[in-house]
Amino acid sequence: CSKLPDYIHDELRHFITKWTPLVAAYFNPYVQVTISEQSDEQFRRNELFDDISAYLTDKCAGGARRLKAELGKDGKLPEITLDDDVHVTDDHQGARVWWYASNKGPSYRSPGPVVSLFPYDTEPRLFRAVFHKRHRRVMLDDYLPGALEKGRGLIATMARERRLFTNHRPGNRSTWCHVPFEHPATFDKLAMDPDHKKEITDDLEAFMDGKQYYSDVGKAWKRGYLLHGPPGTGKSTLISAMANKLKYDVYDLDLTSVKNNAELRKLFIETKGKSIIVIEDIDAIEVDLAGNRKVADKKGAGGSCCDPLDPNKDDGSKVTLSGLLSFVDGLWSASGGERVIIFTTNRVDMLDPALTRRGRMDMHIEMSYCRFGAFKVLAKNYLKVEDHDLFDEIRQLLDDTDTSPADVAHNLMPKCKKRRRDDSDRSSSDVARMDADTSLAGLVETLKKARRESVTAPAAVKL
Ligand SMILES: Nc1ncnc2c1ncn2[C@@H]1O[C@H](COP(=O)(O)OP(=O)(O)OP(=O)(O)O)[C@@H](O)[C@H]1O
Repeated sequence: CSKLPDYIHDELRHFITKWTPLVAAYFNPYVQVTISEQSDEQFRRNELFDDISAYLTDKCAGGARRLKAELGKDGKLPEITLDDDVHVTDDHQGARVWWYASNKGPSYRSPGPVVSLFPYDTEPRLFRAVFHKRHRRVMLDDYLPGALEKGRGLIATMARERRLFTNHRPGNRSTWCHVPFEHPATFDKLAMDPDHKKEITDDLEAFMDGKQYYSDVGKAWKRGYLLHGPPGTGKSTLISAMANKLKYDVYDLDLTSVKNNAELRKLFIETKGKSIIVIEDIDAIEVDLAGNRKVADKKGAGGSCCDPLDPNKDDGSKVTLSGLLSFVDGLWSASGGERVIIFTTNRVDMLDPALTRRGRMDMHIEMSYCRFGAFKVLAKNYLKVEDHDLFDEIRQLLDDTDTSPADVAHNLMPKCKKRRRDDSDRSSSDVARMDADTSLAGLVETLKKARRESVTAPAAVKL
């Protein structure tokens, strides 16, 4: 062999390099199907990954040697799923399939005939099915679609724990992390004008049932709400009530830790459907049409040195108004569907008109100071009282002062009172009535004080 001329060596090496994998593939009797967590479309999470995960956990967890336990939805019973890097087997019509769950992307591609639904080299987690090639048809046409469908059904029927996401930057990469969403706010408990409340709930219901309508009129299935009003008027509480009504996840987007438009787009695309995306205190960030942004005076004049919105940085390192708008109603906004986008602000007049114009934010909701209708809801929530001798006086005082529902609620909270000795002889309803009397009398005093002070300082007075 060493006597062969160099050019024959080269030819031989070329031949071996080219044909060995193909020959190996030809003789490899197994087929692999890879389902990665990351879809082939950039950024988008692959929903098949969740489907197959649910299916395998349900079907095969009993036979797996390594399982993972996480706290369940009720906070008590653990939720058991397959651990990463684990093998399980499944049988279908006499054919066997070996499933492999991995938390790392494949370091090399098998030379075998790989059918990869989502062929990524660097996906973080994947499931891989391996089966004999003589079962190829039954596996691809029958087993896999059936397994995915069962998994999807399982996810749908599981009482899905809803989540509250927020974005953060571990290292140089912006990503979402989450905790269970457990805010108990509901529309029943929300103190606001009943007609106004009904308008909002009707709008949400129309949105929920509007899939066909949105498709018929050629609009993306999403809705934008701008919540504005003074501090403590219930903007955050309303968002929680909306999330509970819609049964959606909430993504609380902190714009100040988003580096640029590309990162904003990535975060947006990583959100799932049936979600509310919230940007709170949008007025705290000044946005102008030229794309220059800085943190407004409210958060420190001119922004800090590590502010990712620093206007001195070049365009590639900023979130611009146009970036924000494409997130709200541009081409990108349509991806995923069934999304609600909410901006909140205490100073609607400070916002760029491009951001607030009708059509962009479908509904502007003003959260206002506490008037008598809203007060009655709070009195019922906090004191279980629907009528009282002091109500007329309170109605008048609420009309005369600009008091936020948060301040009224604070006055209605049970104070840490030392029970009198003779309380033990009274029924619980008598004690509750006395507590209500005390709280309402305290509220009257506080409102009177606020009215006196408002004469000298006409602006809203904090109690
Ligand atoms: N309309 C309301 N109905 C019921 N509770 C309310 C209402 N407004 C305020 N509260 C009570 O006051 C607290 C503060 O309200 P919330 O955080 O929702 O106000 P906000 O308008 O979002 O305030 P900020 O603008 O300062 O963020 C809530 O925890 C809630 O208990």
